[in-house]
Amino acid sequence: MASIIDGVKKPTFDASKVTVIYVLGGPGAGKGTQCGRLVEDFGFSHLSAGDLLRAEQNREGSQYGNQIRTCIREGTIVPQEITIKLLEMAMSAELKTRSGRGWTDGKGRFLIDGFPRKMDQALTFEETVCAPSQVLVFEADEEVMIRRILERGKTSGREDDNIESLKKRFQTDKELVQPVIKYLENKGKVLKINSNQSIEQCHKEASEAIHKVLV
Ligand SMILES: Nc1ncnc2c1ncn2[C@@H]1O[C@H](COP(=O)(O)OP(=O)(O)OP(=O)(O)O)[C@@H](O)[C@H]1O
Ligand SMILES: O=c1ccn([C@@H]2O[C@H](COP(=O)(O)O)[C@@H](O)[C@H]2O)c(=O)[nH]1
Repeated sequence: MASIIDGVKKPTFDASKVTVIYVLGGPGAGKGTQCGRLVEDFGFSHLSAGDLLRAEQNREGSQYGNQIRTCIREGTIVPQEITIKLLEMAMSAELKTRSGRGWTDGKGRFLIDGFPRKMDQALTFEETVCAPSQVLVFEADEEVMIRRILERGKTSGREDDNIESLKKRFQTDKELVQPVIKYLENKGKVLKINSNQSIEQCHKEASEAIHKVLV
């Protein structure tokens, strides 16, 4: 059976026709929550790398299902080829089906949530897809993130919303994600937002930053 990472090596869309904003932050920092709000404000397409991986994990016939499941449970990073291909496919599909609706400047607007989480992903996406226009990083204290994730875990059904997985996710964040944030910071693209604050306050700060990029 053909694999999702076979075939097309380059995206099927023109990178100059898209605006990409990365949304980063530890587990439970509030990335998904804030992306939901920004979708309402600016008509973004919200692509969560974690959601795309969970969908691929559950897709019948996926040859990556077990590998993805193990990585998610262990808080490790799925090989970049899989995640980037899923993102490219989702972007292409969105560009075809939306064909500009809600994108006032005619460019596809994407919030890419929870990606890149490792340097190889950051470099490959930049080379083969496009560079981000802006990077929002939501920062919360570990105890705040633990409280939020354990609360979410009561109903989320996520295999990694438990304290054992969470400790591993924090470790991955320190070892792999923080160097990516440093790299993006050196490019002057990072805005850090204190996400110990209320959802409203985080949204206000994120929204102001996005305004500057889109106007
Ligand atoms: N600023 C906030 N104040 C209080 N609760 C929040 C805040 N932001 C998010 N939450 C809650 O915390 C939980 C985790 O938020 P969310 O799913 O947005 O985090 P995330 O960063 O996307 O996490 P993950 O990477 O694990 O998917 C949710 O139940 C959400 O309602
Ligand atoms: O680029 C990525 C993004 C995510 N993962 C894996 O998915 C889980 C869950 O991600 P959330 O953003 O919290 O939904 C993450 O811990 C990784 O195991 C990945 O491998 N690569």
